[in-house]
Order: sequence, then structure tokens, then C-alpha cells
Amino acid sequence: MSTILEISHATRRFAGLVAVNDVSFTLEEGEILGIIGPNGAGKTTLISLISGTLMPSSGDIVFEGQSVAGLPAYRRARLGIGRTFQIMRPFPGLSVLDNVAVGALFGRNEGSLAEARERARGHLDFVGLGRFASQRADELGGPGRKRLELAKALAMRPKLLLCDEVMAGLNHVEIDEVIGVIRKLRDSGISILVIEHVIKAIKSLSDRLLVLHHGVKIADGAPDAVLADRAVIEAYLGKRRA
Ligand SMILES: Nc1ncnc2c1ncn2[C@@H]1O[C@H](COP(=O)(O)OP(=O)(O)OP(=O)(O)O)[C@@H](O)[C@H]1O
Repeated sequence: MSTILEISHATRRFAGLVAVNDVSFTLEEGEILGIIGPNGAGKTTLISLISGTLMPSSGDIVFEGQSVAGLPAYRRARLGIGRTFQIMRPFPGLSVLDNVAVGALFGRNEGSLAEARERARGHLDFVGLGRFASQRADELGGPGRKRLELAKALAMRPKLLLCDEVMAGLNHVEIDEVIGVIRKLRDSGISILVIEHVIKAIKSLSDRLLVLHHGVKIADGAPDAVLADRAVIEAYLGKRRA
């Protein structure tokens, strides 16, 4: 296995607040890394630093051996960094298929709209949305929108996929289905970083877990060991329950 992503001393400040504080870790090719932490721990900020929607105040982000810390998001997408968004905003009025086709025109793709649509159809089938292709995207329910977010990210043909709470608000059956989709993605060769609040789901999905608390990395290792760590229990569940 080789390292696809290396974060070195990444820090992001917002005025007086340090949302991500001197965080370092690596992600190996083909690995699923789960990131957990209480609300406001800095998880989404960290993903934004990697995808390029936010720039680090200091520190470096190296993707496939190249520093990307100073590149805008679209350049990182072209290199193969794809992400989903916690708040889903499908293009209103566009069909489910065309929402994904738009993604297929960006990222590491070339070609016509017709080709983009054809690829989009494949991605919709992959996430189980094939039969909704011609429906308006803003008419999809919550679980459908989560799958659409995944299909849109996939359409950019990422080598690294950053998933921001793609299981939030789903029931057990829907969570198992999304876990199945993410595992299939990994099996297709994509390295994956997942932020999730549903501990049971992220534990079974992740090869490794990293815990953030007040912007600081407090644990990084095998899921069972990390979840049994006293500092993690105190941070994540609150001292009273530790
Ligand atoms: N654009 C911004 N401007 C100012 N403060 C911000 C901004 N974005 C995030 N923050 C702050 O940075 C901290 C980390 O936020 P972030 O959204 O990364 O946490 P999170 O772990 O993803 O939380 P949640 O689990 O609630 O989504 C929070 O205190 C948040 O209020």
C-alpha cells in the first residue's frame, strides 16, 4: 500500500477560534478512514481543507506526492479529490440524471454532454438511484438525496472520496445500503475518508478511526482500540459517562 494523502500540521483559524489545530495523519491507498468527534470538533473544516473549499492557515496537504494546499477546489477535483456536502443542494429543476451529469463534466473527465449523461446513468445505477433518473432532483426524499450526493461525487471520478455525513438522518436499512455502496467504491479502488456521527456504522465501515476534539487529533488507530480509549470516551460522550 502507498500513501495517497498526507496531512502535516494542518491548522485553520477563524478569527479567534482554531477549528483545526495542528492535525497530522496519512491515508493509505484503498483505505477507509473514519473521522469522528463531537459537534464543532472540526471535522467538516478538515474535509474542506482537503477538498480546497477552505485554505489552511498553516500546514501542508500532500495528495499523491504533490502539495495541493495552495490549489483551488476545482484543481484538486481534477487531480482526483472528490467530496460530498453535508447540506445537499441539488440543482433545482434539473433531473436526477442531469445533476450527476454536471458532476461528470467536471473532475477528471472530458467529453460531450451525451457522454456525461451516459456515465451519469452508470453512477446512478451504482448508488441504486437508476430508476429515479428522470425525476426532478429536488423532489427526492432525504435518503435519495444522500445517494445523489454520492453519485455526484463519483461522477468526478475521484481517486480519493471525502464523505461528509452521508448517513445522517437515514434508518438502519438505509445506513446498511449506504455502507454497502461505500464498500463497493473502495473495492473499485477509491480511497475513502468518512465523517459520521453514527458510531456503530462508522466502526463497522472503517479500517481506521481518527478522533478530533476541539480541533485537535486525540486518537488515531484501529476502531476497537480507539473507541475503548478513555480520552475518546470522555471527549465524545462527555465526562459523566466515561
Ligand atoms: N466559516 C466559518 N467561520 C467561523 N467559524 C467557523 C466556520 N466554519 C466552522 N466554524 C467553526 O469551527 C468549529 C468547527 O466546525 P466544523 O463544522 O468543522 O465542526 P464539525 O466537527 O464538522 O461539527 P458538526 O459535527 O456539528 O458538523 C466550530 O466551532 C464552528 O462554529
